[in-house]
Amino acid sequence: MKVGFIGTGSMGSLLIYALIQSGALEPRQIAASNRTPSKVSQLSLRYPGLHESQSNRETVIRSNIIFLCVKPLEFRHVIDDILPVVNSNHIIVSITSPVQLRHLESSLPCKVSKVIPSVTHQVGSGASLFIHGERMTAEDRSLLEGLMSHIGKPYQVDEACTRITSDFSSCGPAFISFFLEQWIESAVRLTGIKRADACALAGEMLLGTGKLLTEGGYTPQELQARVAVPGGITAQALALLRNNLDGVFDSLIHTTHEKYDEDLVKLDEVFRASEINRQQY
Ligand SMILES: NC(=O)C1=CN([C@@H]2O[C@H](COP(=O)(O)OP(=O)(O)OC[C@H]3O[C@@H](n4cnc5c(N)ncnc54)[C@H](OP(=O)(O)O)[C@@H]3O)[C@@H](O)[C@H]2O)C=CC1
Ligand SMILES: O=C(O)[C@@H]1CCC=N1
Repeated sequence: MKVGFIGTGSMGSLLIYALIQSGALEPRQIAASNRTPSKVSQLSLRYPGLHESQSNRETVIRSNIIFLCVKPLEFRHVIDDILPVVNSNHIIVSITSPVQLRHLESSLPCKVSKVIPSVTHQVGSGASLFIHGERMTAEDRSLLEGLMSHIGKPYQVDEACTRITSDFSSCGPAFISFFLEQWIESAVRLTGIKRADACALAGEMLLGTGKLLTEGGYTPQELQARVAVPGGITAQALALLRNNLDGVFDSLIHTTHEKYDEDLVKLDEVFRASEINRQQY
């Protein structure tokens, strides 16, 4: 299997790192290209054998599976660029949520899937979300899921649920880290605890909580009930959180969905505009 990456920014380079580190891929199985070539040069120095492509087309020509790791509004440009060298056997994967399967299937003559990864794959953890296109055979699906299963847990989701599922698996690490940052800063300011100690304790706590929710059979409600003895300290603090955060998560979901919808409108325009004279595959 040969795997290509177009875009080696934050997520492209993280996926390359995680897939090599986990043993899923050897560097010689990878080809990569990036708008700013020096980012790929650095990767090829770090992972001898990784092929530093001189163009996005070269990445496609050398690969069976190609991950497009660019931002949503850069997709159209990348697709127009690689189109002449894409054939029906290629599997092209979008890692970004607002680009729809219909955008990809109408503009590419190959198999397509969406795989929304998570920063948690850097440590071989977290969920990756799969939305397969119709041209993906059962074998193609298990090839792609098998690859990603080395660095996270594959979950199949409906395209209509892409945003909310990505909110948890991909945006979630940032949301929870925001919560922890605020808590840690207050702790340092009010109690004098060392920031490093508070960070370490918070991380261990989050890891253990995650295990209780995934392996321990707890729901979030059950965990709260288990810790918060009636009339105790935790129960009092939970009551405060309940009052102060009332409505916050509804607003959070509205915010992520509004931004997604904005991107989707722009993508519909961009894909429609340049498809007027193009054959539909
Ligand atoms: N960060 C995260 O946790 C997650 C991100 N994603 C998605 O991944 C996508 C990429 O995000 P992220 O990696 O953070 O963004 P970055 O900006 O870090 O990376 C994007 C990369 O794409 C490159 N690029 C842009 N245009 C082209 C082109 N025409 N040809 C080749 N390379 C190009 C850029 O090159 P240059 O060096 O010139 O800027 C840059 O290195 C986003 O759509 C995001 O939604 C999905 C899940 C999680
Ligand atoms: O495309 C997305 O929505 C992902 C989730 C986190 C960042 N980008």
